[in-house]
Amino acid sequence: MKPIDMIATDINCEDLGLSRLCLMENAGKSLSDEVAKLSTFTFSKPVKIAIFTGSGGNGGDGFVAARHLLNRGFEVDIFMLADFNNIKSSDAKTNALILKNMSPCFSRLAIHYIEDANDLNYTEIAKSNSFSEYIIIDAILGTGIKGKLRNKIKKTIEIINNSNALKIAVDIPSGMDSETGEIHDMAIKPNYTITFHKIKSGVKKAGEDFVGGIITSDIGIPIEAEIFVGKGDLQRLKKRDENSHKGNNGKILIVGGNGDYVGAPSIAGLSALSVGVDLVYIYTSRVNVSVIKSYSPDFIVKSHEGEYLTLSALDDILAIADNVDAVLLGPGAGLMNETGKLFNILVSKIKKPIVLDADALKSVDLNLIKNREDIIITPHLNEFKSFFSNIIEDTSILDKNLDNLSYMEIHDKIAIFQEITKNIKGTVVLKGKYDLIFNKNNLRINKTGNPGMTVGGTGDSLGGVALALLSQGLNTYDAGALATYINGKAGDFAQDKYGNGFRASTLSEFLGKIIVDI
Ligand SMILES: NC(=O)C1=CN([C@@H]2O[C@H](COP(=O)(O)OP(=O)(O)OC[C@H]3O[C@@H](n4cnc5c(N)ncnc54)[C@H](O)[C@@H]3O)[C@@H](O)[C@H]2O)[C@@H](O)CC1
Ligand SMILES: [K+]
Repeated sequence: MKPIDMIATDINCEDLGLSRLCLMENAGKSLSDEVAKLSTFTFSKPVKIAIFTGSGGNGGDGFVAARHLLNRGFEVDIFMLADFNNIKSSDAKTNALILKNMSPCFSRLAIHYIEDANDLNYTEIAKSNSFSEYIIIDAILGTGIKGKLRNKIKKTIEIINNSNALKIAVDIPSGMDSETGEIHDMAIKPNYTITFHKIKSGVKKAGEDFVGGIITSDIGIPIEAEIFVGKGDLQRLKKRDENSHKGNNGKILIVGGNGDYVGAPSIAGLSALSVGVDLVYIYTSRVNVSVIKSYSPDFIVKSHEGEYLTLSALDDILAIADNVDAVLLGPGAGLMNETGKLFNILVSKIKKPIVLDADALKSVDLNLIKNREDIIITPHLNEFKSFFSNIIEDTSILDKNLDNLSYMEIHDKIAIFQEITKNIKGTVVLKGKYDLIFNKNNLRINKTGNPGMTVGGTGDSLGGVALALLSQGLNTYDAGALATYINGKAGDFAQDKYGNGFRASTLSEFLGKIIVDI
């Protein structure tokens, strides 16, 4: 797993009611089981254990493991590189305080706070001859490592690496980039790395010389925590850079609207704005301009003569598309065949990420988009069937909703969807009671939202949110999954406030709040 996927999954467990404290307990327990096994294989007599802890969850695993190793009769020394007040992870702090509360201490536990790494030189650990009786557990840094190592950690890593104790890294060797496996400064060179749930991409890429033997321990995370989109996925959003200026946080173009449907592009635009994009261009037909402008002074509305979009708009649209980060085609565009021709040319010529929604889905030829990775299509079930009509034989099982299916039938149904969508490289967001987000052989399911969202326009809002996330740098899979979660959550807040009578245009009221709550 990529670390960001693990971080999101950890947090999404809470949506299932599985606390991260419980995960940490499982991680620390399995860590102590593996250490005990390794100690019996490696040493003839009971050894001492030195656990080096950092300020995050990785350290937390070390505190939990200490407790379990004590119960196995080991003598445990904990070397805290961050003291109690500097522990940032609340779960880690809970477990550090448990050890602190075990005083007067009857267990064979000693806790040392390492103010300065040179303090280590005065501990037994640093004397060259005493290493052989030690196992050193590296619980300093895990998936949360960012930027350059601080000096104290670097010095500690050096001392640990120079020892010939049996060295065990928790989750990831500290100092190693958890995604790429690169070592920017220096890293622990362990004999073993004990990782949780699934091996992290960095550990896998680094190779045995840098991570030693790999042991993967289960910590009770159900597969549904990986599949269901949840608040943990908000961690995928780019943090807004303080000194960013106008345009850095996304410029988008929405092409849609016609004489009858003016609301759709506006709802998409309002939702995109409330997810935080900087500039919203809306290209529509001339009759709509004043109405769309009336929805929001933030919209930059461009248009051409006529009641609906025609090929005469092509050059203008391409010119604007060159200046934005992502384009949404379709909301409220209508089904005139000249509009359809325009969309087919636009998907062929626009080289920016595209969200294809609503009426554009009904007119664009699948073959024109199937090789684009940078495209999200957002059909509901009927649009899905017609878009893939020449691939789908039997559509009956597609109609059954997941609630009434056994897990075997769910796998069969998902397999059919994936059989169909493996024909395109982009991401499919299949809207429904449970939104299904497909990308090649990956699958996410979004459970937020409610029946109140059948009101017209919620799909336009979803398109605008997905467009905004694309413009802010998310890939189509993450943007598609996160957009369904955020849009559905906004619908849940709207239902709380307005009951089932809420309108799609009110979703934008709630979207910003969800983003800022990260
Ligand atoms: N409760 C949970 O969420 C669980 C987390 N797990 C453990 O927790 C780890 C993730 O925890 P966190 O996200 O808190 O992060 P980490 O514990 O990996 O480290 C982040 C901490 O180190 C500090 N830090 C980051 N980069 C640094 C640098 N370059 N120099 C010095 N200090 C630096 C940060 O201030 C932060 O407090 C996983 O690797 C795993 O070991 C597992 O126990 C599974 C359950
Ligand atoms: K570590």
